[in-house]
Amino acid sequence: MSDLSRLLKESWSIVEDRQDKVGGYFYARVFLSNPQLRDLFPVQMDVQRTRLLSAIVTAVQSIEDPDRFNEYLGSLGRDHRKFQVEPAHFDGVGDALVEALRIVAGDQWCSEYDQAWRDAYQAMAERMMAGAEADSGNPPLCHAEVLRHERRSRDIAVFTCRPLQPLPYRAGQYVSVECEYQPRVWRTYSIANAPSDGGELDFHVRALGAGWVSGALVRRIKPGDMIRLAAPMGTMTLDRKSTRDIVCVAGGTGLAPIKALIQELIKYNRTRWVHLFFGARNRDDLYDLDELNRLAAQHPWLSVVPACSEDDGYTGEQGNICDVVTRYGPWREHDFFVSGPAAMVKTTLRGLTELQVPSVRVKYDPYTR
Ligand SMILES: NC(=O)C1=CN([C@@H]2O[C@H](COP(=O)(O)OP(=O)(O)OC[C@H]3O[C@@H](n4cnc5c(N)ncnc54)[C@H](O)[C@@H]3O)[C@@H](O)[C@H]2O)C=CC1
Repeated sequence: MSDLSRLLKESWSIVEDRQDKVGGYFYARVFLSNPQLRDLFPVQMDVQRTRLLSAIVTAVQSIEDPDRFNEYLGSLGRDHRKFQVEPAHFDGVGDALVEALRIVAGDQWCSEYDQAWRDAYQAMAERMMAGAEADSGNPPLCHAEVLRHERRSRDIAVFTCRPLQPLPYRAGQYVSVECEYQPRVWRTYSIANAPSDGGELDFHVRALGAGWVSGALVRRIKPGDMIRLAAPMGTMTLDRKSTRDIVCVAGGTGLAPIKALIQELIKYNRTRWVHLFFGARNRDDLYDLDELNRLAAQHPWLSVVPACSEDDGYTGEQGNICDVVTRYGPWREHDFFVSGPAAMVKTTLRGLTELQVPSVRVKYDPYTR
């Protein structure tokens, strides 16, 4: 581990338990020096704070893997164009971050940590600005009209929209979404279909407790409404050069990007077996199973194994989807795509390590919806 990475991890561990405080100080300081930025952010900042901190943690964890680091921060820079962020805004933000960390860490902070975070922030800001610059030929966000909206269960909806201008993306990527019912509150969702000539985009959304955007996308939006989408992000895409068979592991609406990958494979795949494991709590939450079974009937290379983790009456596979995948192994020669709740992704990655699947063959995205 490099010195920089060690110092970042060591200092982060001091404030980790109080990271909401770091987020609070950080934004207070940023808005004090740049009051005009306040209008771009939602009134309620709690989720935004969590997302900032997740982004910092992801960046710090990937700092020793230049490809991942560059790709992640480049995407974040493209995505932040929706906030009309200018290069000048980056200047004071680094100071605000270091100050927030220093205040929360108190006596345990030292000048070495200060320098490490300044260096890391500089690298992060450069990658974000480069990502934004490379995307400057595209509009920072696009408007899209909702065409269809279908409630698939009490909490889950599948809807389709059409952007007013083309939105180039790759199957497996995700975008930030804002709707008129929750202005300035952006949440990321995966595009659930492969790019198509008509440019339509599908989304799968589950409304969860206080998830305002998800709630509005499930219960309020209707055909004719407009939503806004920012630049596509994410690396969970297909490697066309690989000839290995594929295992897809989807938990709940984490199925969305996997469905897009399968649709992409339908365009060209003749030789790779694709095993899809789709886990949900109960039968109602297997919200796309009919469509998946239809695809499997049409394409002999595709198999679908559904499983329920909290439905004793279900006659198919029982248990967390990670355990079901393990039961069907070994999978040493396969490429993996994993998507779903963070805890499910983590457990699946651990299970695959135990099955000796090399980590380079496992794709997943840091997901902070
Ligand atoms: N909507 C979208 O576009 C996307 C959503 N996601 C994420 O997918 C998740 C979907 O949530 P829900 O549909 O509510 O899923 P859920 O909470 O109902 O879980 C679905 C399945 O995942 C597994 N699972 C859940 N928690 C687990 C744990 N602690 N350990 C092991 N396995 C576990 C189980 O098999 C469970 O049946 C959200 O966290 C969302 O952030 C990920 C990618 C795209």
